Amino acid sequence: MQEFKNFINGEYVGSSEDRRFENRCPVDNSLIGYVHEAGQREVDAAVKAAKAALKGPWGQFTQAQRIALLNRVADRINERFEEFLEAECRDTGKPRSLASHIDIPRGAANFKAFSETLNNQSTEGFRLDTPDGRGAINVGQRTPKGVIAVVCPWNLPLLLMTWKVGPALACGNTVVVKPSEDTPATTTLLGEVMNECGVPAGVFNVVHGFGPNSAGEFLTTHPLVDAITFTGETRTGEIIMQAASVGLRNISLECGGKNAAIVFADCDLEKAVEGTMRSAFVNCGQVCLGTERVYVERPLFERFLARMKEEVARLKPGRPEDAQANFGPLVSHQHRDKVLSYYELARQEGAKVEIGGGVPDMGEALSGGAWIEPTIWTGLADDARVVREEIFGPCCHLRPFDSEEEVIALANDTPYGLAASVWTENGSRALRVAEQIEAGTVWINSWFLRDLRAAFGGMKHSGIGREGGVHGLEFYTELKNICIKL
Ligand SMILES: NC(=O)c1ccc[n+]([C@@H]2O[C@H](COP(=O)([O-])OP(=O)(O)OC[C@H]3O[C@@H](n4cnc5c(N)ncnc54)[C@H](O)[C@@H]3O)[C@@H](O)[C@H]2O)c1
Ligand SMILES: O=C/C=C/C=C(\O)C(=O)O
Repeated sequence: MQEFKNFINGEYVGSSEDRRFENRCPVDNSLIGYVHEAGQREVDAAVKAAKAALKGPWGQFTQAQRIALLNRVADRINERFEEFLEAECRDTGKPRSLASHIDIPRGAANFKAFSETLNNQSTEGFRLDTPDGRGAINVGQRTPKGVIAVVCPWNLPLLLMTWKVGPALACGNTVVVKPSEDTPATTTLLGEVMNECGVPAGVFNVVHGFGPNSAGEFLTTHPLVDAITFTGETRTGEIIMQAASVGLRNISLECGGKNAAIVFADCDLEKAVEGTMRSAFVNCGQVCLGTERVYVERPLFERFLARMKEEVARLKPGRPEDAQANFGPLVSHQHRDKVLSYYELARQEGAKVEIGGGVPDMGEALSGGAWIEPTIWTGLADDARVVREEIFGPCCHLRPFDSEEEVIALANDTPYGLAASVWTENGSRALRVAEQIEAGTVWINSWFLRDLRAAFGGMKHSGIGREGGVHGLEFYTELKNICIKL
């Protein structure tokens, strides 16, 4: 039975209050092990270790030395690829075929993605004319922000954690990570890799627990935390933003979405079906960038719906190690109850269930898992809660539209603004529509094609700030101006 302990100042630490909670596999509800909940004592120790590490050897590392060390961390994750893969799939239930192509490779790559940016990014400089004619030179200097609190969700545990830890450490900060209570394994394992690679103690710390009145709240309210980066639900982001306001700590918030796919009649039908299938059902629909609203130009609507139903019927649920499986369970029974409540709400709101809508019979061995049927609805009103609220499951609503103006208004009629996809072979229309969509990322004839240098983040209720490329620099460093009188 595994023990998931906190990782503080380079050592694994059990909970002093002996507050352990179960970690169960959503495939069959089997017990994976016990997670050691960090109390205020453990969180305080982790933050103070991170603070102290800034003044230790880590504070003397040059940028080149930090980058070399983080590249080593990435390489070590890849050397221990199978362990990370096994841990992630046990925690989440996702197919190995998915985690081996997305979660683990990106979990490592995120430590390298930022190196090029840091090496090639100049800081500003200005020459100022002065009355005495001798002038002055202004030089920008970037310094680490300090101790960064990193609060993560359960859907892509390793990827979304290192997407923050990578640039944070590359910029010379130290971190205290609070992984989701549902998925502690890969973040815990990363502590071993940090030690193996010689990352100084206190640079990378992990505290386990929940949100309110637990590690999440203790961490985000700790006065020695200099900035907070959070990925999770919008309502949680609002709470964390309030915590960050005490002491004016900067925040980076990557929150919820209710993303639209816009399918024009002139699209490449099979490309649009393949991309929309992935965006709606990959990771059992538990992707913030995923599609839950599909708008199809009327002449194509019936054909597109028929093709989507065919492909949904082909999805193969099964254990992560089942090479034929391409569809896993939801992350927990608690989350499945939430998604099933929307399946029931859809019926009450008058949806036609085109396919799915319930719980599959997975047989005796898997009957304890958080399995759910991939589902397509049609016929709902635009103001239906199922069309407006984030469900975060394997489900989407298809609706026909008749004009470009109409579909842009429909797509933007949401409090969220995270992502969208546009499918058409008419390039100028694709760009024209993309420019009008209120979302941080718009894909044209693609989905989840990620350039790690590009700005990444949400508008409106989907978040604050941008991560990726130079945008991470703004959050993970302080920019100082030094004025030199000549
Ligand atoms: N925009 C993005 O990039 C992105 C990526 C992945 C997931 N998400 C969003 O995350 C959500 C699903 O993840 P989730 O259910 O883990 O989200 P969540 O908000 O319930 O939890 C996220 C993390 O916050 C912690 N937390 C909860 N309450 C807290 C509090 N009061 N103070 C401090 N920490 C607290 C949790 O323990 C967890 O570690 C969805 O809404 C999804 O859209 C967004
Ligand atoms: O569920 C949300 C997925 C977010 C993905 C990223 O943050 C990324 O690809 O960097």
